[in-house]
Amino acid sequence: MASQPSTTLLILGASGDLTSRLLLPGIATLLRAEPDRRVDVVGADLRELTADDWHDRVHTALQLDGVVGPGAKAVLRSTRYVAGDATDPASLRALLESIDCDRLVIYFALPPQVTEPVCRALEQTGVPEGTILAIEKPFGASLESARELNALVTRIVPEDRVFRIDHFLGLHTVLNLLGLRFANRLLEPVWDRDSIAKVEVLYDETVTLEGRAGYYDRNGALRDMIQSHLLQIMALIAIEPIASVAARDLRDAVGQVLRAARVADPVAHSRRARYTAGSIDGREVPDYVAEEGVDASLGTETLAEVQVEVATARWAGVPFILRSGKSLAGVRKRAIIHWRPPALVPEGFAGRDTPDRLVIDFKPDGFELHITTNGSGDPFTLEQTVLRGELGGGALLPYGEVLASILDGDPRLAVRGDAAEECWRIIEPVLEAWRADAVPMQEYAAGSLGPGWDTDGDI
Ligand SMILES: O=P(O)(O)OC[C@H]1O[C@@H](O)[C@H](O)[C@@H](O)[C@@H]1O
Repeated sequence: MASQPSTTLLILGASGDLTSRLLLPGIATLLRAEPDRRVDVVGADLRELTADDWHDRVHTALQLDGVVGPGAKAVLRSTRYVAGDATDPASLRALLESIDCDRLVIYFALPPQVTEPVCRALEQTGVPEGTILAIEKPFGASLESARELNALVTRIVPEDRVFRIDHFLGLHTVLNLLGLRFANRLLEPVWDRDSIAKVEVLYDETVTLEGRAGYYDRNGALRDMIQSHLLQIMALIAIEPIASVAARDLRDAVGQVLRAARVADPVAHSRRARYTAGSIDGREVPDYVAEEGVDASLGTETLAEVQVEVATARWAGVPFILRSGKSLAGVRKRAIIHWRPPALVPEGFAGRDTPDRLVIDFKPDGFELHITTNGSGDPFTLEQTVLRGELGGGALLPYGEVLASILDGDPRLAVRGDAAEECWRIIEPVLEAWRADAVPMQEYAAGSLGPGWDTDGDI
């Protein structure tokens, strides 16, 4: 029997937080769901780690529910750690030459500013045929730098082997946006400007800076969340019907939406804000600018909101509101589709006639359909009824899902180069308006709902 091709996952930045917090647990869920999958893991970073330190880290992460399955045991037997500088071609060449496998995946779990120097080193060393590059967000720091980075990475490997990571594309409910819409007769016919008044994509977090000033303070909520994640979700909501969910069809459709998207009035249609001291669930939170490592002069926002238009026949005139903030009162990670009111509610009905809406929760996975029904008392008094459903979460963590597609060489869950550039193109006018101080920096107390939230309390 032919043996499986051997795959090595080389993690650059292996001693960092992303590797222990997200990548290794992602691999753990993958190996639990697919115990026969074989992958060798090589960790590399500048820092000197002993073989035992590395082994302990991997072991801790792979020990799901206290159990280490056969795939995980194989990883533990073969894994090794190499200290070295991946921006130095000589050191990188030695590292690459020490790996013998059929397929190599090089995962950039690195600070964004190191991505380009490592790519330059890889351009010099060359990579084995078939190598996949998996690159963490943010991809570039502007439209121009994203273009340059795209040109650079595609000199190393072809586009279909560049996996720009967006772990949101591994969230089950994000993928369910497609199933819900395209596999039900009920929704697709009312998924356009004639029926939909507004779409919101919200990602409210209670987490604060969590010691990530080095990265976050240079990026802020607009780049960290809207440019990197929420525009992708918006595109999946807005895509035209697709013939298949194969990588090419899906990514073509996403690209089409992003190309048509823009923030028409960056001043009137954007908001930025920063949290001040407050408390969340009894936990005291300091002012953002008093957090360790924050440079107040950078003027970084911890909450961003933009209104995007998608200039297609399907969506013209429908606002897509994207909003995300840290240190807020509660977790709300959801998309909300607001339908228009019916053309006419028959005379004689009384009561609440709030338009219908579909709330799709990304975490935990679920949905709510808010529809108007005859009331429980007087049958001619209308009220809102909420139909709730749980959506099957996957066996894999989002990083497990994304890693599975990388290891299988299927770029469906990765961001294509043109889409990465479009996301920068969409937000650049907003960044420019903010740099010119045309949009005031608002403040909100940690633990509050955040500025401008005119909720009636029920979404
Ligand atoms: O909800 P999740 O999966 O933790 O994703 C949110 C996180 O996504 C990351 O990409 C951002 O850098 C973080 O700032 C954010 O907190």
